[in-house]
Amino acid sequence: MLKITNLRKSYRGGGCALDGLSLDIGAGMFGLLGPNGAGKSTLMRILASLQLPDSGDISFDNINILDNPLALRRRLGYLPQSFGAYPYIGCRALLFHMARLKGLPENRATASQIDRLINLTNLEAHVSRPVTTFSGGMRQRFGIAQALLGDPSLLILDEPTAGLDPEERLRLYNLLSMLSSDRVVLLSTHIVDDVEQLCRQVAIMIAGRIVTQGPTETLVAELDGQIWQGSEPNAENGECRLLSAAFFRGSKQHRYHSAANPGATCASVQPSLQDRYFLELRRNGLASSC
Ligand SMILES: Nc1ncnc2c1ncn2[C@@H]1O[C@H](COP(=O)(O)OP(=O)(O)OP(=O)(O)O)[C@@H](O)[C@H]1O
Repeated sequence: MLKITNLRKSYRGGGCALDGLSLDIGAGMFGLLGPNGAGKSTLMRILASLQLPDSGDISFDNINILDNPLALRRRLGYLPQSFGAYPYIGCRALLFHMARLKGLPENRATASQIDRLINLTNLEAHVSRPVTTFSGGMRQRFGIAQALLGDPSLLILDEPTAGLDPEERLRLYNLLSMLSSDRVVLLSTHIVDDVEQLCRQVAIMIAGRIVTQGPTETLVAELDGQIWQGSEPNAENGECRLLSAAFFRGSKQHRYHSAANPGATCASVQPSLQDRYFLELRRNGLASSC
């Protein structure tokens, strides 16, 4: 449905944000995972037709997005990494305003759509409160509600769970998985747990390129029998890479990628998407974040 071909974007005075990126994305929830500066937000903004690439092609359901951004916008919902809101307008009134900006007719159908979205995002108790007074989680739920105006078939979410507490995160997970059944949902994040819990398909992006992609289950299963964990550090070599050294319940655990057991204190453990992500970072010359 969404086809991205050889996309390039450089910023003046900055480096290359997208370096010939190509992706094919079907219906359902697709996770785009990458470290800070990988180019995820640049890609999201280009897909949302807010920014132009230097070269490349993008089509959605055979609409060329770059030639025909208005046709896309009618079918697009976008939740940016951060967004502003008017300070004195209540949540429901702001949704009406945004519906108008999105070109929805001012009629009863739009009003009942807005009420449905308020209900879906659990904001009924706050319809008159300005969004600027919302907590982080409520704000993100409002962001999802505005993105869903017009029932878009392409939903682009840039770091939707950043800063949320575990309960709000779970609430958002449930909402997102419900929404992904009949549309393309592209979730961009550096939070591996979000992708592992929500997305059947994932791509890992580093320095403006996709370094691997496929079903989440397959990317993880490819590491079966190759992940080892131990409390003592072991020497790295060409065969053995340290993926992470992180505390778990107060004790430090080292996780390695290796074809054979890297040390006497290590045991074979189930691989996770985080292991795959850290391995791709290491393979591409980046240290893991812990
Ligand atoms: N307006 C800009 N001007 C110059 N360079 C920019 C601009 N926006 C982004 N960049 C650079 O492009 C690269 C990709 O940035 P981008 O924000 O797209 O990455 P990201 O993966 O979304 O990062 P993060 O997870 O930190 O938001 C970075 O090197 C960044 O410094």
